[in-house]
Amino acid sequence: MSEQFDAIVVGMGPGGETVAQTLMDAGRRVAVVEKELIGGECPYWACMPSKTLLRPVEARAETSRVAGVSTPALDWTMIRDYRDVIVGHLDDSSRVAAYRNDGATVVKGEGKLAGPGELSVNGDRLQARDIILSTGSRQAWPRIDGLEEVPVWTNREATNLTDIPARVLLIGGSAVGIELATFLSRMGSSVTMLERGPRLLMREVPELGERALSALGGVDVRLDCRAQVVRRDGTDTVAELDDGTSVRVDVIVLASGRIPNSDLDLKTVDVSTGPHGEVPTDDHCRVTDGLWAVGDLTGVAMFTHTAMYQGRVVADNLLGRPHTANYLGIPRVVFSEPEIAAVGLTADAARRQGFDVATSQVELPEVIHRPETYETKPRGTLGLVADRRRRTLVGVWAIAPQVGEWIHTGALAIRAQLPVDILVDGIAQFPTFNEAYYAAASALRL
Ligand SMILES: Cc1cc2nc3c(=O)[nH]c(=O)nc-3n(C[C@H](O)[C@H](O)[C@H](O)COP(=O)(O)OP(=O)(O)OC[C@H]3O[C@@H](n4cnc5c(N)ncnc54)[C@H](O)[C@@H]3O)c2cc1C
Ligand SMILES: NC(=O)c1ccc[n+]([C@@H]2O[C@H](COP(=O)([O-])OP(=O)(O)OC[C@H]3O[C@@H](n4cnc5c(N)ncnc54)[C@H](O)[C@@H]3O)[C@@H](O)[C@H]2O)c1
Repeated sequence: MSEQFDAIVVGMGPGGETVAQTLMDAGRRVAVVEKELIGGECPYWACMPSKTLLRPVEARAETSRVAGVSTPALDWTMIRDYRDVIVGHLDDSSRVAAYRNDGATVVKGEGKLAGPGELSVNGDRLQARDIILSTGSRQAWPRIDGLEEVPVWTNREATNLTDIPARVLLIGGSAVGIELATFLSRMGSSVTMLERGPRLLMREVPELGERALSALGGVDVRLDCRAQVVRRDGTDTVAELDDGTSVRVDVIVLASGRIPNSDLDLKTVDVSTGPHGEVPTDDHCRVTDGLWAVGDLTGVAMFTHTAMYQGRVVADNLLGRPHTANYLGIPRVVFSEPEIAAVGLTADAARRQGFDVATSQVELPEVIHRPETYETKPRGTLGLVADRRRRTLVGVWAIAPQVGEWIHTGALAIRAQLPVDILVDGIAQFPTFNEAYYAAASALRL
């Protein structure tokens, strides 16, 4: 069989779905190729189940900090049942039917490039003027002796767990690790977390790593530490660590980063992957003539919002609306308790890029009133990084309740290259967390 389409979308996560939907809405003849579930990692095994699982423990923690509210109980069966609803019971049949109903050709199978404008799937050839690669990423497995012989969960098993394990060894101290540690520890697991770097959240400002560590009270966090050997001992798993100690757990959970799914026979179109396995793209998300890539596969910033943004960029370019990707101001939120968020550059990265850097840091209970009206033990920190010469923000970081929402003021300021003077002259609703931008911007003393 050889069929001709306007576009073939390979991989139907958030990035692929955005391109496919927009092209179909514009009347293009689209084939979508997906080897597992239409929707990708995010709705079934990543963002959606993880945030659904975190919300009950967050709500419970919040009540313990509010005057006059009794702390509610957590009911794992009900939490699990709701998670199962959110992940659609891992069944994409209604999504498949909706795409077919909207006119797409849906092919379930693993796609590989077979030359310019050609994709091979299930032994068939599909042809199109444009092919969009959106095959996402998968868990990176650390090199640890014995890891194949013990029970190991990736994000998939961890977000779709049916029982709360009593003892967990989490490997990796970044977004996935911190979110899973928050959930598991507050559901009663005894959690040990290993981070090979000297702090948590290695890509963020050191202050965030330190505060994230305090927020994870109750989790045994080992920094500068790796597992060397793991082995089975009866029904236990024993991990020998390079700090000379060992831990005995029920399961090892990987949170050690992700690698792009770029095993796509790219050589048939003369394309090589980058140093981390990513597919290189230009600023229109084009790989080469008639070939495009979006999402985790591109290695730009492994978030659903980035994948969907790149999907919009590609769809626009294919529909004759030239669109250059602009990656300024992509927010990075860790849904811990309290939330952690950052956008733009750290102070060190800004200096390396040649900015004349000014920084400020404010403790929210000292500068605004929302923290004390929000909870009895008010907390939160906001930090800014500015370019003194242009008088604009280049970075924002914070740890505080609801910062996943109010980080967007900083994200917009960075993206729009808004003068800091406008933040200093701003009028935010009283009493909200957003008011902190006024204090932190003033403290920059530009
Ligand atoms: C635990 C966890 C929590 C997360 N939480 C968040 C969050 O809260 N917010 C956020 O923004 N991001 C979050 N992320 C990141 C987010 O999940 C990804 O950035 C996002 O899913 C990337 O979308 P994508 O379209 O690039 O690819 P994916 O969602 O990975 O989808 C790719 C699809 O391509 C398919 N595929 C792969 N190879 C082929 C092939 N050869 N042929 C056909 N199909 C193929 C796959 O089966 C998959 O369905 C989280 C990640 C993890 C692991
Ligand atoms: N809320 C969100 O938006 C959200 C949530 C989860 C994940 N994500 C995205 O998914 C991607 C993957 O996240 P992640 O946290 O898995 O990866 P990551 O790459 O951000 O961090 C992996 C961490 O594991 C550590 N590590 C690696 N191997 C190790 C080893 N052998 N021993 C000890 N430590 C080790 C690394 O030093 C690093 O700190 C990220 O890009 C992240 O942004 C986003």
